[in-house]
Amino acid sequence: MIEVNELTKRYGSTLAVDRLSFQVRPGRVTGFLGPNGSGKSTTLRAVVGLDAPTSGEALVNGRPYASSPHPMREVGALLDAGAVHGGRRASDHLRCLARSNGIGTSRVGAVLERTGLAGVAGRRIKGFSLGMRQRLGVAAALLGDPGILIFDEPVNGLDPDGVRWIRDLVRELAAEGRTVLMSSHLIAELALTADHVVVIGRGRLIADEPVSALAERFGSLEAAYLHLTGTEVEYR
Ligand SMILES: Nc1ncnc2c1ncn2[C@@H]1O[C@H](COP(=O)(O)OP(=O)(O)OP(=O)(O)O)[C@@H](O)[C@H]1O
Repeated sequence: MIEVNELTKRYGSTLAVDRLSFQVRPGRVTGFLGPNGSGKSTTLRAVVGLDAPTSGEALVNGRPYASSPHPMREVGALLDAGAVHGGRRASDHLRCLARSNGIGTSRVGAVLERTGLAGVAGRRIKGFSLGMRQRLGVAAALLGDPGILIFDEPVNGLDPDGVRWIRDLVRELAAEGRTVLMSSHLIAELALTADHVVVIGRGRLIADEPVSALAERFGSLEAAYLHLTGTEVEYR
């Protein structure tokens, strides 16, 4: 479970996240929505300890990510699939990550299989397409077999096959009882993938509801999103 309690993050004069509170429960896919600049990535970075909150807290399984003895076994995150060393082979990249995180290297084969990369495991990452890089990022997130998964814009730029693959994967991960939090601007895709959504605007909570309830009230998730965030778009 992920708990965000009164989380506030300031960058100088920019209030990126403003006393935001919500919980993400296991066994379902939770979509994380909001206009550009509304604070989604900042919130996700706070959850995985990459950004220190100005005030409030973000907890995974009841404690800050950074204080977990085996963080990759608790939380797997895909935040920026481009951030890998291109000169390495995919299998070496994963082996290295496993070793430095106290994870048995037997997991490397398992995650390569699950992400469909087994056949290209010996290739250098710099030759990977965007879709392959995305799969490699997912493989890294799954390495520690974590109960919590966080995907920031995982379908961005993917072809229809890749989008479908992510959809099936996150649904499977939730069906296995894991906690899955996924941000996306592709509302139609989230309507197919998510059970529940958290919507934020200008760093504040706007909605925290089942997709079915929002769709029933507004006609569709897209209509709900546009209605709820209509007055929240403003570049700061
Ligand atoms: N490192 C940083 N330094 C200064 N300002 C930042 C930093 N990171 C984010 N911000 C600002 O904080 C606000 C929230 O940004 P954030 O990236 O969290 O939004 P987002 O909802 O993820 O946006 P998008 O959908 O465009 O990715 C924006 O105004 C952004 O410019």
